[in-house]
Amino acid sequence: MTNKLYDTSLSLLTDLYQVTMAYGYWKTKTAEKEAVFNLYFRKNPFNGGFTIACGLANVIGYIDNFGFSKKDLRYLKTLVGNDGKPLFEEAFIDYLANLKLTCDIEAIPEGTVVFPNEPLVRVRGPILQCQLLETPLLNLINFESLIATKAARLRLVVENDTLLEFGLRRAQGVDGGMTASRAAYIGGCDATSNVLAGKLYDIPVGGTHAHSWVMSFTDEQQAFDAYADVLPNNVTLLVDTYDSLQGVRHAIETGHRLKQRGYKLAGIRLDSGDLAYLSIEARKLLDAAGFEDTAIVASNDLDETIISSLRQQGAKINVWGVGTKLVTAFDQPALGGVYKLAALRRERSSQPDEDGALAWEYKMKLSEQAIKISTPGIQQVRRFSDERGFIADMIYDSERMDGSISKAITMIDPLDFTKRRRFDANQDFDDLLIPVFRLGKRVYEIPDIHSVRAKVQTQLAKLHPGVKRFVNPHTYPVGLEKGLHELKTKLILSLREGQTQV
Ligand SMILES: Nc1ncnc2c1ncn2[C@@H]1O[C@H](COP(=O)(O)OP(=O)(O)OP(=O)(O)O)[C@@H](O)[C@H]1O
Ligand SMILES: O=P(O)(O)OC[C@H]1O[C@H](OP(=O)(O)OP(=O)(O)O)[C@H](O)[C@@H]1O
Ligand SMILES: O=C(O)c1cccnc1
Repeated sequence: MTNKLYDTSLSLLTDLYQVTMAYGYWKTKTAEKEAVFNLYFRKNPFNGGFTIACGLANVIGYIDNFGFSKKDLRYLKTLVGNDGKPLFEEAFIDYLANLKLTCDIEAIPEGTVVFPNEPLVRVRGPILQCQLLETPLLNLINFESLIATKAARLRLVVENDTLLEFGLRRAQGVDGGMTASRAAYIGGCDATSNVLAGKLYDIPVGGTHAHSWVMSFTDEQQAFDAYADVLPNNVTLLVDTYDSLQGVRHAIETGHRLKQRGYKLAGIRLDSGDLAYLSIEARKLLDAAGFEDTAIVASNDLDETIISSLRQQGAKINVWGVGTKLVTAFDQPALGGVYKLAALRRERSSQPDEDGALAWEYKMKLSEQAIKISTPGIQQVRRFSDERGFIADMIYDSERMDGSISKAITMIDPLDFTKRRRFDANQDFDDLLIPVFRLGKRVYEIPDIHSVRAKVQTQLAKLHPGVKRFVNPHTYPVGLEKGLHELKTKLILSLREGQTQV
């Protein structure tokens, strides 16, 4: 299912500098020059050891609907430069009016566990088009991957308990709420309180009731009984409006009445105070009254650290409602994904270079910080695994390495060239990037959201526990294929010597 919020063209959802550069490419007659860009991030969020790729369905929705409308073009015509004259000439506006995307796009499917420096999306096509896609692709992938990762971390701590996403009211605007609900479900939540997300994305919806319901009656018992009368098949009662344990006793009273009518008290919710103590005491009261199956829901500024602590304290909570800290990715509000030019097709007249790279001029960005030096190439990620799970990922240039499984391959740690690993020809592997668009035509069917969610769990099960630990996680090995490493080193040296290409 695509994201129906984007069933309209959002082609102006880009930074102005992408449009001014597009104009520059058009004006200098380089618009059609074939380029390759890679989208990747440099550091796992939340000081964690992994990231969940998410947002591709929305990228597809965006690209499927790409195209400048008459209104978009009219707006672009109104933009002026410092001298008050139009920024763009009419002929460029006409060019945009007829612009159809013809890019090839490969991507790592949603729900895949990914690591720093791996291309999540690779765009190849006319440089003008690649450029226009930079900002929307980053916007769509960064946030959803961040939230899916947060939800996956929460799922790791709650284990088999129920995890509910309650964030809409505290989310960063409408879209922040909608895409967060989607990504949170993919990452491991069981349901959302967000009804529109339920409808648009086929996510289960659920929830309890608010304090206002209790406050609107003269006493709590009356409020609980009335709620049970109205929705006898959906009774989870919020017990902390006045006194939580007294509230549990009132809920039990209501539960007895429900039982007589053939219904059950599904749960109680605690939303303040010491959730460990209160849940343990509430459990005792419920069990003693014969409500062993009644769930204890907890909410109140929860995150993975507090949940982990509560579980260690022996809290008797089996449903966790998490809002603000999930949908706003409270402790790290952005994933720093970037989109970098990695290759340009050579002019036909160029001579092949000594590496035999006939077609491409490799590009990279230098930086004083090693982590910020981009990797050139038409990148693919090869994930090696065995029966116990994932072993290591190797980034390679799909045009240079023939991709054959008949050869042993050497992988080099990009931060320590002396660290090498050799994989022999019969090592199991998967190449993670798969074709999504070919010459602008979609060649990929978006999987249903439930299978993407299930995939996250099967992926995490293949990851070593050390990589999943929250405190000082083990770094999962991601290296460069030897040839790509050598190419990168050579390019760095030549750039440092003042040349511009290999
Ligand atoms: N046993 C516990 N261990 C660790 N953290 C807890 C525990 N119980 C509750 N918390 C967390 O402590 C934080 C603050 O709770 P605190 O008691 O200060 O506020 P509150 O109970 O909501 O108070 P108020 O009634 O003013 O809303 C919340 O994030 C809550 O999830
Ligand atoms: O704490 P969060 O993780 O963000 O989870 C969502 C919170 O939103 C609600 O509070 P609110 O005070 O808005 O309304 P209420 O009357 O239903 O408690 C709910 O009770 C949770 O505490
Ligand atoms: O259903 C709930 O309990 C709920 C929904 C939204 C926010 N907080 C709680």
